[in-house]
Amino acid sequence: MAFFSDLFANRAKRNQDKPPLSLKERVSALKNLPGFLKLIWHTSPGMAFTNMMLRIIRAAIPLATLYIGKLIIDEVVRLAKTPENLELNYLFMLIGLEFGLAIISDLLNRATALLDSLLGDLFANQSSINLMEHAATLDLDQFEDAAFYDKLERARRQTLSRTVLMTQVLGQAQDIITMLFLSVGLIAFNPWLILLLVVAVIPAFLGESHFNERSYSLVHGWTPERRELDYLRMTGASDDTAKEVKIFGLSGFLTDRFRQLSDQFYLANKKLVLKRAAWGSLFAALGSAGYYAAYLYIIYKTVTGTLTLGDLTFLSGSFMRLRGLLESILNRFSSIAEGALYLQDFFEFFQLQPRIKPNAQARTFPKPIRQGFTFENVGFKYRNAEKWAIRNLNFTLKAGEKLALVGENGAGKTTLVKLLSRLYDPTEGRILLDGYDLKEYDPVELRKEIGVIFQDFVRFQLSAGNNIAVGRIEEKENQPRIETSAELSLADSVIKKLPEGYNQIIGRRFAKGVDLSGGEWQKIALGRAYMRDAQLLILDEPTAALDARAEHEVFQRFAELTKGKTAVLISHRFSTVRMADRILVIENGQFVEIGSHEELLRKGGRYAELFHLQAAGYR
Ligand SMILES: Nc1ncnc2c1ncn2[C@@H]1O[C@H](COP(=O)(O)OP(=O)(O)OP(=O)(O)O)[C@@H](O)[C@H]1O
Repeated sequence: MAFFSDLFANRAKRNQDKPPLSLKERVSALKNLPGFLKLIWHTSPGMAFTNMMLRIIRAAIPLATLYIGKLIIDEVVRLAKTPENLELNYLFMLIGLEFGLAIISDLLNRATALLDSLLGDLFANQSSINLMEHAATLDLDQFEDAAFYDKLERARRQTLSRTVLMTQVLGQAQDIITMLFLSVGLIAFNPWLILLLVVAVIPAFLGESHFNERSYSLVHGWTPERRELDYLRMTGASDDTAKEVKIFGLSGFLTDRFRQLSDQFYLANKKLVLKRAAWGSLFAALGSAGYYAAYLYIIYKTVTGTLTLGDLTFLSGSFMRLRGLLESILNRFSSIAEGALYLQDFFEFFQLQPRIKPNAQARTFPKPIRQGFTFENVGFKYRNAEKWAIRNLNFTLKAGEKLALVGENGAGKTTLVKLLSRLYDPTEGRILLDGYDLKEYDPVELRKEIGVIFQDFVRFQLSAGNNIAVGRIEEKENQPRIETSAELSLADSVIKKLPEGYNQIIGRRFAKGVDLSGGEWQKIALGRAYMRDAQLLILDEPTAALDARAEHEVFQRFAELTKGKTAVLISHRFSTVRMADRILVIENGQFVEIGSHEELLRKGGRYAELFHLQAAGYR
């Protein structure tokens, strides 16, 4: 509890400390709009162009309608003065014209709303694709950074909500053009009225833009907590967690934390919206005062005979429309500026660059690998970690060799594998492949030549066949290859039992999904290793979940799987480990010893000690 209250105290302090953004900063966020409009344009040039054209036509309609209204009233007044000579054709034509405009205006509104929604959907889909594509280029350690995750989260939210911004920007352009049309009429009568209008609306605009900024700061400052809220919501109600949430009775713990966080956010937000509503009402009253001042003036001019009744309706109508337009343009301006601030998050995510990039000028990857991989004084520290995960590591993984890695939990075995596959680069030292730094090769090429089955392999909620095919996704249609891989990894016996065989969706997420046991999943994942046509095969705890018979069978086939290949095997089971040509023992990220099973046993060092410890357990 003390932890939570400290957390809240710090957060409250941080939010208060965050200075409001200046008008300049807000305006400068607008620089993101051209890039945004370009993205929309590229989504569908045809739809974007049609949308803009229709909006321009729509923008001219209010002025035309008001002017026809004026002509109608003047005509009515004229006809009322001479009832004995009623000539109604002109009046009917005017009314027909106004009716036509009303119909066209409605049609145009519907057409633009339709185009907005279609274009918005396409844009949201395209942004999601861009987001996934860009995320795929980034380094693994970027994903392990909390600040990165916040950025990703904000960008992800933007992909959907930015369609609102698109409608706002287009609506803004339309209203500005409408306003220009109307202003021409009003300026012709009295330019000061326009000034009065602007002065009346400015306080509302400043107030709105201030509160928009505060609400952006609030949401931005609360990103980690909102992420936690999402996490809690998911953990409290998802198929993956339901089992342990029930067994350990965690529901109360999770909902308490959720309640605490969501209440805090609710209160902070409530304070802001209340303030906003109070100031907003005051500013709106000022706007009305401006309008009535102008209205009085126009009425005075009409009563004194300077203006006709038609002029009165035209001008007061224009003034009223202009006031509404100006207010909504200015308000919308500040929410567009706010949207542009969010856009900043979106673009910032796309500006993130990986350190490990594809390299077109890279050294040709050796086929076959001749010497192997040499670790030269390799050290690695995880981002934000104090401790070295690996340090001073020197050894060679020879071409064609089967090397086992042995070490206690947290010794650095998986880290070593991630360095080999360049998911990370060493913090110090280097890894050579056939005498050249791994960085000189193209990482994409390198990964094509490496097949890794991680201990925490992904249980894709796809069909059983696709779950094996992910080992070499280009071959997903190659059914014979998938089936051979399944036979070799023992997955075929699992798949045969599934109602829809290779087409059966596995996992619980989708309606038709059938879940598998831990060992059955592992057989499927192992099938990926057989799918892959790689020179270096890395299996991280490949048989941990298998029963004794399955493990025995898998290892009978291991020689076949790794024939002509270099292989790294991580295992805590010595029955597995002893099959390797050599065994590398690491402890706290440091080299301890290397040698064959027999050599290390004879040596009587750390390996021998661990081996006898496990053997004793079986006696
Ligand atoms: N993403 C990460 N960020 C920070 N530290 C990490 C990360 N992954 C691992 N570590 C730390 O690095 C050290 C080595 O971890 P590693 O996963 O390589 O161990 P391991 O030998 O594979 O362990 P195990 O046998 O339990 O799988 C551990 O101290 C671990 O806490």
